Amino acid sequence: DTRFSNDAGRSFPASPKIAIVGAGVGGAAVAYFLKELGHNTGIIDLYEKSNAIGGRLHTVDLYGKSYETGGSIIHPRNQYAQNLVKKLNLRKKGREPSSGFALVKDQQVVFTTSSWNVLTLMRILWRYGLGFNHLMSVTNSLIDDFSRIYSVQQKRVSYENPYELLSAMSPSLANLTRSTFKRFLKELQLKEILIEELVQAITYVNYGQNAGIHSFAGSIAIAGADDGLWSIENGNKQLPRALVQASNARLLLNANVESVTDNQNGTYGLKVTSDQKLITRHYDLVVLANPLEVSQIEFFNFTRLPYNVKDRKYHRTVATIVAGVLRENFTMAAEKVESLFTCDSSEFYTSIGRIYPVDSPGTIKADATGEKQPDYPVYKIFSPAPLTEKQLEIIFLQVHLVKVFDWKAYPEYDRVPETFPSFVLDERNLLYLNSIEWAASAIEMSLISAKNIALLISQRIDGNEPSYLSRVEDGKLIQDGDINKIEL
Ligand SMILES: CC(C)=CCC/C(C)=C/CC/C(C)=C/CSC[C@H](N)C(=O)O
Repeated sequence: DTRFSNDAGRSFPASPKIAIVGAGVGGAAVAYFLKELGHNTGIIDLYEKSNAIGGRLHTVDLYGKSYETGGSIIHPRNQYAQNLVKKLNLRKKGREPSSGFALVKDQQVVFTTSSWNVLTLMRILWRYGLGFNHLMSVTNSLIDDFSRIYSVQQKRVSYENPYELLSAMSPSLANLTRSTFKRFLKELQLKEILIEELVQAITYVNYGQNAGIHSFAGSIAIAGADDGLWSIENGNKQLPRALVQASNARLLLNANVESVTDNQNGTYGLKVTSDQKLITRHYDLVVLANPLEVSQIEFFNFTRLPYNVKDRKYHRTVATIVAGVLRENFTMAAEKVESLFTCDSSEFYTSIGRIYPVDSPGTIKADATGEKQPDYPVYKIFSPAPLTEKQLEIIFLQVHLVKVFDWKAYPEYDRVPETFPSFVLDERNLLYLNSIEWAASAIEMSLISAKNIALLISQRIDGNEPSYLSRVEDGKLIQDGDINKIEL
């Protein structure tokens, strides 16, 4: 097999040395899926520059209780997350008290849910017509298409580009990355007011951006407002932790990969700083499981630069976690709503929402010393920039504790039509997990990408030619397969 031979003519080893850079959910899942696919041999080094597993799945402690600060929700139809939680003996977090929301436009509350579901439904119908129901049912049938990926991957089919992977779900789903969500919604004949208020509040809270994002990311954001969303007991970061533990990977924390060099002999050299020492290690295959736009890894000696990050940006979202007392005009006490969303880009916040500890729903009880603390509710405020003291004062009557997380959280989805970096950056063995994020960033998207990367590696180890259902050649999508015809 020459396809996976290197320039020096050496074929890909049966027990390769593999480096995975980034111990977020994606990197951890690559190591896990490799073992699940039966590749127990070789060395897998998992590099993480911080001191913990999890990446953008992260919690913060306030008065001895932990709160989710990064990726916080999973959809009930996300099959990988559902199955992994079962296999790894993790638990779903118990349901929180159901809480409604109010929507703010031009500093006025224009819509509130009610504790009576019927009343909420009537308010939606009154202001937005039947469009929201229609949008949710369209979203559900998009999820039907999306779910085809599970049987495709079960049959060990892999893809070199996210567009090809989306096309295997359905060509129309892939096409959603080629037009704006606004246009898609207009074609569904949704009312302008529904798009500008409710839909835009949802795209803001999930991706910090307006309905000008591409329709695939927009649809995923809408799925992120569905019923039955869930999270993992003790924090979503339990998933990458358990994945690493169940894998064969050797975890290297506080190890910052500074550069990757093409050794021109079929291997790659990684320069890593660890304990203030610079070391170089060599691998047959490298998986980059960190957004390159954020990690700023350098590349040397490649015939062509693997990926130009200059024209792409990650969106800044600041999560401010506050234990305190809201001012009356932010409480909406009459309606018992606990979240406030805005559809205005001019507002200094995008959402203010009551949050509960990751262990069990409830209020703050005691700090680490066991001392009883006052039961201050805890809120998460998302904003495009750090909040000033004055802005906090606008929202809160009393502020007891504040913790701030400044994330480069997800890509800017305003590049329409979107183009995708390849999963195979150098046409050889330098693989990139986060290219999927340019379709949409969500826990399940990382798991699907991780499975695809593990399948690409598996193919190299087994010396098989790639099996396609769809591929892009000269910018054109070629559909040339039927999943049912592919044999194991
Ligand atoms: C094709 C469609 C509409 C859905 C596919 C299923 C899927 C991947 C659903 C995920 C929905 C979801 C949990 C969205 C959250 S967006 C990012 C968010 N802010 C987060 O906390 O991760």
